[in-house]
Amino acid sequence: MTQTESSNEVMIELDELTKHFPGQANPAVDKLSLTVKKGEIVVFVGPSGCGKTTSMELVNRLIEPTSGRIILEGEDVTNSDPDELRRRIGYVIQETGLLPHRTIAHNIATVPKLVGWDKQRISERVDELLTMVGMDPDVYRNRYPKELSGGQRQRVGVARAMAADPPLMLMDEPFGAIDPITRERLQNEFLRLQAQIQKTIIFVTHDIDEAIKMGDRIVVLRDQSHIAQFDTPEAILTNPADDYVADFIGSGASLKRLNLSRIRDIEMATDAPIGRMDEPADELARRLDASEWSAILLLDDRKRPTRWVNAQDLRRPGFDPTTMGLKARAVVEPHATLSDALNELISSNGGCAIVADGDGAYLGVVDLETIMAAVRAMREQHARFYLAAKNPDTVEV
Ligand SMILES: Nc1ncnc2c1ncn2[C@@H]1O[C@H](COP(=O)(O)OP(=O)(O)OP(=O)(O)O)[C@@H](O)[C@H]1O
Repeated sequence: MTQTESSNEVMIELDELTKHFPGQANPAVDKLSLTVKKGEIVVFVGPSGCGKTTSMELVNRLIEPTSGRIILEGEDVTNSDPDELRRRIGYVIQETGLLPHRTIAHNIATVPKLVGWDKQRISERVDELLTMVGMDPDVYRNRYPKELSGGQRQRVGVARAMAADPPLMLMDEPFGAIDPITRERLQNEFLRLQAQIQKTIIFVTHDIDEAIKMGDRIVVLRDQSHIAQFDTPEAILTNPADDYVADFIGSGASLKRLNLSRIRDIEMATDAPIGRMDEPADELARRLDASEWSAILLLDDRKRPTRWVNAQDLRRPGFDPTTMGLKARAVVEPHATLSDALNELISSNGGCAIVADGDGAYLGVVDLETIMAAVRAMREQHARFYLAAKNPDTVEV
């Protein structure tokens, strides 16, 4: 454990956890050690067969470790009663494992019943959870699993795992068997839900894009659950530890990185010349001339971007700001990602994306130079962080 992770911040610690299946030459999981902090989503990502599922099954003792320790909320649970342990750990798997002949309410109520909640409390909790995962209790409470879509079954799987409010949730490829569109919707719903409930979650996937999207931190695994890198998505994308991690991320690392930064977090360009629609053309021309830009952006009386006009437009006799120049497109809000901004600016006619607030009022622009500067800053920040971590005495951060 590092000095910054005090024990009350840690939800679970794995200490040299090992599983050697009988008859196998090598352990499936070999001395896996890591800590997961309270309230974070840690994603295990790695190729097929590297030991992800075995690691999850060790954590909730569906299989017994050959050696090593599991410490949950400060308590060594390596040898405690596995049934009791599983009530403290919600488990969601790809095929949700719902009981086919039981209603949705009955399925969700499994653990609360086991731990002896009364009927009233269970019924209220079932309705609360169905609502939480976006399913109307009156419609779905008494249905059977086969009467639901795959996405709905997966939502019920999540609700069931959360039923008794376990401190830790394990989610093993929970959205793996779902079509890409529903999958993205479930991911987004889940992230919104997580922002409210702040569960501690270990999430398994073999998809690096899903790992980047879902993880506060990512563990990139190689064979036998050996850790290749354990860090934030930003750090892994910006500074992969070695060729294995770089290969696993793939060639689009910088583009993926852009998905993690929002316009509001970077310095946008505020020096683009702007003018009002009702200003005289020669005044606008003077302002454009004094700038390093090839066009000036005209705003309406509510400061909303309308058109880009260049020096030629402004010199034309009978200059009409409502028709001349090019319509101002590519307007993005500050919460948009740099990837959104890049998409917009590539398809825009002015070579930049215009940033406007929720009412459409102009705030600034993002051009290629701004995005490149942001990428450079991220690289430097992570490079300095790593140097400082290695040589705390020599580098100031
Ligand atoms: N019960 C078992 N007996 C023997 N070997 C096993 C057993 N379960 C898993 N293994 C082996 O352990 C290794 C890790 O398997 P595991 O299912 O944990 O990988 P994974 O990373 O989850 O793969 P995937 O992404 O394909 O689900 C594999 O080589 C697998 O063949």
